[in-house]
Amino acid sequence: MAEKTLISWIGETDLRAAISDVPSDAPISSTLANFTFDRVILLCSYPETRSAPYIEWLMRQTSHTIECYQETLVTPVDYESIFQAADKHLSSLKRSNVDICILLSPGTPAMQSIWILLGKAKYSASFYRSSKEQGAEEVNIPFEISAEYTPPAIKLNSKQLTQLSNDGVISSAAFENIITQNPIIQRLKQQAEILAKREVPILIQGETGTGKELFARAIHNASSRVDKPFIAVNCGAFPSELVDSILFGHKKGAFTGASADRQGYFQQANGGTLFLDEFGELEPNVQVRLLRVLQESVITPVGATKEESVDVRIITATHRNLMQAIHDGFFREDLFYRVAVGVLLLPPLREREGDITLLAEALLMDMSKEDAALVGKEISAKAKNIILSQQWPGNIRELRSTLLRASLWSNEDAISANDIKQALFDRPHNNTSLLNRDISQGIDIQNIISDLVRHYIPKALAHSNGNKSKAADLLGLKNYQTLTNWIDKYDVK
Ligand SMILES: Nc1ncnc2c1ncn2[C@@H]1O[C@H](COP(=O)(O)OP(=O)(O)OP(=O)(O)O)[C@@H](O)[C@H]1O
Repeated sequence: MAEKTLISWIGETDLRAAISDVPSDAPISSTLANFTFDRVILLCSYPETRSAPYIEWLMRQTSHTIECYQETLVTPVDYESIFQAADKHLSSLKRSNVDICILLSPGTPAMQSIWILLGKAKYSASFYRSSKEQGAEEVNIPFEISAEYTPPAIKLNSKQLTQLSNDGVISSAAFENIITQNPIIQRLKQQAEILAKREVPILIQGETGTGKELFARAIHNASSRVDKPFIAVNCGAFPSELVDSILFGHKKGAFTGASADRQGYFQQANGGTLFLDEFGELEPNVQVRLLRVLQESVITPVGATKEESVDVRIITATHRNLMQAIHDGFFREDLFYRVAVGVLLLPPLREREGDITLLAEALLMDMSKEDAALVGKEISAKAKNIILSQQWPGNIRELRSTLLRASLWSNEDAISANDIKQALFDRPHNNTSLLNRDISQGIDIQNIISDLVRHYIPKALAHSNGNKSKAADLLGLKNYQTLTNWIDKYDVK
């Protein structure tokens, strides 16, 4: 088992505990009394004249060996210098391959924010906190930290956040606009960058609006084909009788209405990249023709007698599970293996721990470039919590349009919880959405219960023509008084 190392700032309460000699009140001493660590590292921004007697006192309270480092900060709330100091120590711990345990409680809120951001985004640390009321405890902090928990965190803009969480592995500017602090997406960006340099076909799978085209463009821009065209095509939108002409072009007179030679997407993308979105929707006969193009790099325009060579890199994308489509007989296995060499599976937004609020801020900032009314607009902490509680089946596109709608009614500096609520479309609930929520993102069980109650009580009342006793009976409630209580409690309309 790796060694457990606790790291913490020394806070005012700790220093005072030493003077008044009440160890249980102070976060560091009470954490050391309740948990065992192999190493304890304390960072101190107070003068040594204060820290030295404290360390002496602390050593008397515990059998742990304490290492203390003086860190000079511009101020105890200056993100930049706190970040530098914290990152320096955490990266050296990471090199020595220990389990990093961060004690959050001591220090300023800015220090806590940096701990959480670095501990979650970069160093996979576990977190501890200690308070007079609760004592010392290990805490599980979901990445989507409720904004109230660390108020200063919301002051960090998305660029700073991304900077914090990026390990600097991505070198190509082409990937800069894929905003994320989620380890899975970061890894996918790294893989995409590797694929960009190779000439292999790529298949990107993900729900709608998860960024498939964004990735495809970034790969093209990071590849040696960057100066040649990137052509994006939606295969789901082809009228089946025109597919050949659309993809491979046609000669004048090839069919009624073909009044001139016309290039298809393959010719237009020659030398560059052809992005075939909704690839899983292609008809089987088109799949056969595509397979041939991919195998032989030649196309035959409709009405032509000669083949033409094309040099096109293919990136395909689909929301479908193609293995299932192959199994069900809708998709050719040979074509699948042709295109699925480099495979990127993009997770939906609801599974991208850490990305939702980051993206919301970035999208708002982006929209403000086109809409002066949005300049400087922020998202309130409560609004962020509502955003976090949603499923976002339409992914980033849906998040963007909801923010835009919310901002229309917002006349404050920050978009409020109410603005967001009004902008959200009521989605019909079904059992799946009620029972299949992603618990790792945190759920609001009260809300789920309220939704159920507000859904069924009006139905029961309608069914019993407003007779509350009958409605209560239908709902399995004791009597009409219980029903009345529920109606009040859950504000049933
Ligand atoms: N990580 C991200 N950072 C910033 N913007 C993103 C990110 N992912 C997606 N977007 C934005 O979300 C929108 C939808 O992305 P994109 O069109 O790439 O999704 P898609 O998966 O190709 O969707 P579809 O399958 O519906 O075509 C775009 O405006 C894109 O710029």
